[in-house]
Amino acid sequence: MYHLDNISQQKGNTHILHGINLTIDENSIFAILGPSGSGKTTLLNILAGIDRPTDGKFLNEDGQVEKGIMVFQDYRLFPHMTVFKNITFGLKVKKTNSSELKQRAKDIMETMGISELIDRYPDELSGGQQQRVALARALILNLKLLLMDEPFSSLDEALRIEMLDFVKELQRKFQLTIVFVTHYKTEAYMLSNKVAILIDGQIMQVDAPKQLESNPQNLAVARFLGQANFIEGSLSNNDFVSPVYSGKVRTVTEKGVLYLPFSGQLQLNKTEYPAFKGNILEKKWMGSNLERITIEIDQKTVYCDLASESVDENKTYQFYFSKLPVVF
Ligand SMILES: Nc1ncnc2c1ncn2[C@@H]1O[C@H](COP(=O)(O)OP(=O)(O)OP(=O)(O)O)[C@@H](O)[C@H]1O
Repeated sequence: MYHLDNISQQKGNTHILHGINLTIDENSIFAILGPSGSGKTTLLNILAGIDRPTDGKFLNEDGQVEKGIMVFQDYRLFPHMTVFKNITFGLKVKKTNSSELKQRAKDIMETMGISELIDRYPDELSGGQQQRVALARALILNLKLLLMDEPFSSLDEALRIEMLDFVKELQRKFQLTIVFVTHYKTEAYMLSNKVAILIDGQIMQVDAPKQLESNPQNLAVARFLGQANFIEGSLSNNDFVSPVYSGKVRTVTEKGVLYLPFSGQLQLNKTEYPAFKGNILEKKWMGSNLERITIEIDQKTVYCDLASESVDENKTYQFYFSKLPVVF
């Protein structure tokens, strides 16, 4: 296990990170997910030893200070060096003998599927190929902890999916611990089964993706994850009053904002529950078998994802809440 022990970072008068505590399992992929400017790169730079924290430590299981090797968003290959020279640069610095260096380069290039690119320069490579070279350059050093800063953000959708699968395969093959940061939640969910949410330099929640979506800890997490309606209302005891919903709620905090996710909460046509009327204003196909429905409920517009063809536009239906809603 790796431990981020109370890591804080301040630059000038700006407090960027506030006492970050995290435990990261070895041989796993751990995602740090947060909006732009939340401190993700700052944190990763500390884990890589590129930057020193104002306070706190990054420790391994034995309590020793740890640092990982970083793969950057823009790959940072040396432009004047061939793929071979880029990949073997670290071994050269370590004065590894030439036959071992060649053998390790051959092995890692085969693993990464880039053997035929050996003599090319970075500007002769596609984004995906550059990323493979950047990964090879890190993995050839036999380090166990790999840090990745927004690794897939510049790739197109198809290549991104391919690289996600490839990185998963690499993780298993080399039993790596990968910590990667992203602002793109689907990427975090697809790659990792444990995700930490970083907002304004603070870890707000650490959970499995499904838990995050169904049980965000606070309004900041819920708003960042998106895909939900947020409806103002007022609370007295456990009764909530708002245009869309009035009644019992699960209260997490007392600000009085109803959290109504687009999926899983509003259900159609079950008359055994207390129901309310909604007028379908619009529906948009979302891919797969889903439509995003715009509903008017008591003069308030809300969105809801339903199976395709469940409702028609300009008609009124009965809805109900499938579970007690959360109010933040
Ligand atoms: N040297 C610095 N001095 C002052 N403020 C800084 C410094 N470096 C970063 N910051 C600020 O710290 C905050 C976090 O920056 P950081 O780059 O870590 O965020 P991020 O989550 O990686 O953002 P992005 O996803 O946009 O890359 C930002 O508001 C940034 O302006």
